[in-house]
Amino acid sequence: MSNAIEVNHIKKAFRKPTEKTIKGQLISLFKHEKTIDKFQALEDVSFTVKKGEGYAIIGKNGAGKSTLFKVISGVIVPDSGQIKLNGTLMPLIELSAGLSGDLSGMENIRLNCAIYGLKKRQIEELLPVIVEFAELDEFIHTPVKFYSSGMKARLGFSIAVHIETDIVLIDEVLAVGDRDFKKKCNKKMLEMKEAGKTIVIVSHSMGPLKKLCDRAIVLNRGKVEAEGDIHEMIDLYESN
Ligand SMILES: Nc1ncnc2c1ncn2[C@@H]1O[C@H](COP(=O)(O)OP(=O)(O)OP(=O)(O)O)[C@@H](O)[C@H]1O
Repeated sequence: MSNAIEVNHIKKAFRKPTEKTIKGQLISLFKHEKTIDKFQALEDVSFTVKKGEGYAIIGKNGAGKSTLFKVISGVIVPDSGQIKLNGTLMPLIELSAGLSGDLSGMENIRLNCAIYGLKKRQIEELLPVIVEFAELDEFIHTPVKFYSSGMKARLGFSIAVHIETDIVLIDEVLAVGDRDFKKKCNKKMLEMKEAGKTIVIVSHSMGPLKKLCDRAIVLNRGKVEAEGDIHEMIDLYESN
């Protein structure tokens, strides 16, 4: 089986103020003390995801999971290391990413389909399917800036899973959905995997990960603590 994603020695540091308060920062500035620290969010992260695999990124809050997704999808540039992608990629990494607040749900669907290169006829075919899955009823004509986070997740997820790409990255967006919608999304992701798509997912809910994923990495403070079978990785994570 060939690789869908190769992550090679990725490092990413962020700059952080040494003092939390503005007063503290000003005092440090006057004392000629260091006001900015480097914070290593990803420290030499490497792993590969095979084509058609379900792959989970597991880790505590602040471990670097979202940063890693942003690097894979090209939203942020790493300080060093490389990402190799074999296929088209759909990132669903932030609720509002890819959605324009002033446009309605319907207009956002059209816009995203066009950005992904779908032809007018394909868009017309897909539009009712995406609208139905999102279950936003009459709110599909409301500007997205008035949507709740759950409504944005419905729209974003529905667009992401219906536009055909080889690889889908899903970052915890389902956390804000209600129980029925989460169930429906988990079912849809299993169908996508059965259809041969590669799915990489960040989630704090271990139940769905066990069903969907074959393998996982556990990230701990920006480092890969372990990589392997999904059940073993969940056991390791839960025992810490
Ligand atoms: N743009 C940024 N500037 C500065 N620090 C950042 C930035 N983005 C992320 N960080 C820091 O990098 C670390 C990793 O953040 P990240 O969002 O990747 O963690 P996470 O594992 O996704 O956490 P969670 O489970 O809470 O979503 C955190 O300490 C965070 O504060």
